[in-house]
Amino acid sequence: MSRGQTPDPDGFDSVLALVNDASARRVREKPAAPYDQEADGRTGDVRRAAEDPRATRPAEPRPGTVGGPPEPDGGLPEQDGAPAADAAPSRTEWPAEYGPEPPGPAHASPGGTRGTRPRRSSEAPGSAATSSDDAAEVRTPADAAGSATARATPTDAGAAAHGQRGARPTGRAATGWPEAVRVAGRAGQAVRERTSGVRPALELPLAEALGLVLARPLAALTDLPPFDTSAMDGWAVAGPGPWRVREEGVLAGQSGAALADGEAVPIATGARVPRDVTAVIRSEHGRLDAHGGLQPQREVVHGQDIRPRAQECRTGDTLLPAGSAVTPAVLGLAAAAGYDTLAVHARPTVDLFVLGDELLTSGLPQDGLIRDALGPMLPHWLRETGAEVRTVERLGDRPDALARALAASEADLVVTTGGTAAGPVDFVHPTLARLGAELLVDGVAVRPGHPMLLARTAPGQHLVGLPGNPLAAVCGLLTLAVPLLRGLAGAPLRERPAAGRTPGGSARPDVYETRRVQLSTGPLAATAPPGPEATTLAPTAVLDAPVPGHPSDTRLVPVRVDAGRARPLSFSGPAMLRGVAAADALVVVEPGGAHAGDQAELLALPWTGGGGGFT
Ligand SMILES: Nc1nc2c(c(=O)[nH]1)N[C@H]1C(S)=C(S)[C@@H](COP(=O)(O)OP(=O)(O)OC[C@H]3O[C@@H](n4cnc5c(N)ncnc54)[C@H](O)[C@@H]3O)O[C@H]1N2
Ligand code: MOO
Repeated sequence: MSRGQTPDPDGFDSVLALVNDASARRVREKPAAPYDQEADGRTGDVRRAAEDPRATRPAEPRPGTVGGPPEPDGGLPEQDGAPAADAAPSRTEWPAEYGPEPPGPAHASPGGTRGTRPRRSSEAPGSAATSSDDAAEVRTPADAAGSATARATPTDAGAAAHGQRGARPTGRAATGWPEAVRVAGRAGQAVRERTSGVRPALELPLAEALGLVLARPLAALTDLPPFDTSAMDGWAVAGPGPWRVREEGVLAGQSGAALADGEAVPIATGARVPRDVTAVIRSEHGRLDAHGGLQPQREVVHGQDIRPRAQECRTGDTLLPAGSAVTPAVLGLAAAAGYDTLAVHARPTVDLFVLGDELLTSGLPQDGLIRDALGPMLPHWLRETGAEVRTVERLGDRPDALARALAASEADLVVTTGGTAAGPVDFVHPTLARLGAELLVDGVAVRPGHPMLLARTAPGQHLVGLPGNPLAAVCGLLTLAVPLLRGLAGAPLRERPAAGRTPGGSARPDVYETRRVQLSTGPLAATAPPGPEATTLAPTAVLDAPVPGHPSDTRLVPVRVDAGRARPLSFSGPAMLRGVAAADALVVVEPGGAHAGDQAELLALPWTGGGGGFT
């Protein structure tokens, strides 16, 4: 059998057909309900009873939980002081393991607002989401698309330190979420390209290359299999039977002499098939007669149970493109293909500075102090993403300490937590200004996490400022730090679906249709089949429930993913980690919201094995 005779050796085409078929039968459910107020910790909407006669008052919900009132610092433009408990949706069955139920189809408003366009300040006061904050925060896609850089001036930063609500230190519009992801990824790529001369690829023994990124394509150093191989234990036969059986068998690692027609030789799985063998007969499919002759028990097909040389690859074939993550499977493949060492990019280095005087490192929260949730979380998350975390320091609220730490850092990436907003001790902007850093992204149109920032602090060095609210920090990590690290590490940047918003801004399911192929290899499969270029497709899943959108900003919502379906989780407010701790991914909800049944992009978490990191 020659290479390529098997039409669909791994069943990929047939699985794809099944997936397409299932997808075609997908039942479209009700659209998302309006995004009226952000109830911190809810994934769904809060509507006023007057707008939705089905709304009922829940039994004493806690603030920040499903059905509870929004926290006062939800940070969203729609807050208008309306008591959110009035707007709580009615209840349906919900698995207890998910915590309180996020609104599903039953809670959708009659009309739905999929495609809600950003509201403008000129719209009637008193409409569902108009407030002075709203007007201040509404941004058009054109505004938000800007990736212009700005030098952080002391004056700009001073404005931030004086804390006008919603004011951006530079007076610039927030960068749109997709653009922010791109800017961060390209910033990392640019550093790697510029420094490739001074930081050449490492040539490491296989075991030391695990978790790094291939600097060169993995080209086969041998045919695989390197010779015709028996796929089964049994007899190698030549010509038609019955056959005279030679006494001396062939084991794996041995070579037997050529067979003449009518001869057979016992053979083991993996043994090199002697010359002129026409088939292998499995031991259970043949019988030795009284004279030592071999009788077939069923029809023998030419070439059966022989793995022909180069069935998997020929010498020189590209097995994986540069930029692929070195996983345990890649180590196995590289070894099989003849490699002792691999050319890989070094891990990007990270220094992490945790800001905030209110943070305790042990014990129970007390006297207004809280536990630091980011120090214990981020170093491991960054490592799982592929970075080498060199320093983790808690700097309190001491601007000088931050300035000194930044000046001393030699890491590729500095990550700070907290201090990005406009409070009295939010000094990240002023410190960057003091150091003459260049702001590449200064606020992102995403919820949670909008004060996040990306700056170039020195040639070849960047800083990602994560907001202090823990889920906002996670969103900043996934929006800015992970793409930057991917770029630095030489991993391919994620590709999003090319185009496609409804006029109101909501994701169109048809835009994602080309991504259905990904479901064929699992709900979180992220890496495209190997080709000449490494590409990483954004994984997607079908939403189980509508997710109300922010009028102008992207939302990132923790979800559980099962069999390609994403179920939004409760407790997904900016200050909460309860949702994300139970999640497989964050779902990207375009401005305007998403329907149940929509195919939506996922940001996988590194430990789900779905492409959150470089893998
Ligand atoms: N006037 C305005 N205030 C705020 C705005 C705004 O636009 N105007 N945005 C809000 C949003 S949205 C966010 S998010 C936060 C971001 O604040 P900072 O990055 O300055 O962070 P902090 O003020 O330092 O902390 C916010 C919050 O998070 C807690 N925190 C901080 N670090 C940790 C940690 N390591 N572990 C656990 N919790 C942490 C901190 O105690 C605060 O409760 O700003 C809003 N305000
Ligand atoms: O509330 Mo803030 O959106 O960034 O977490």
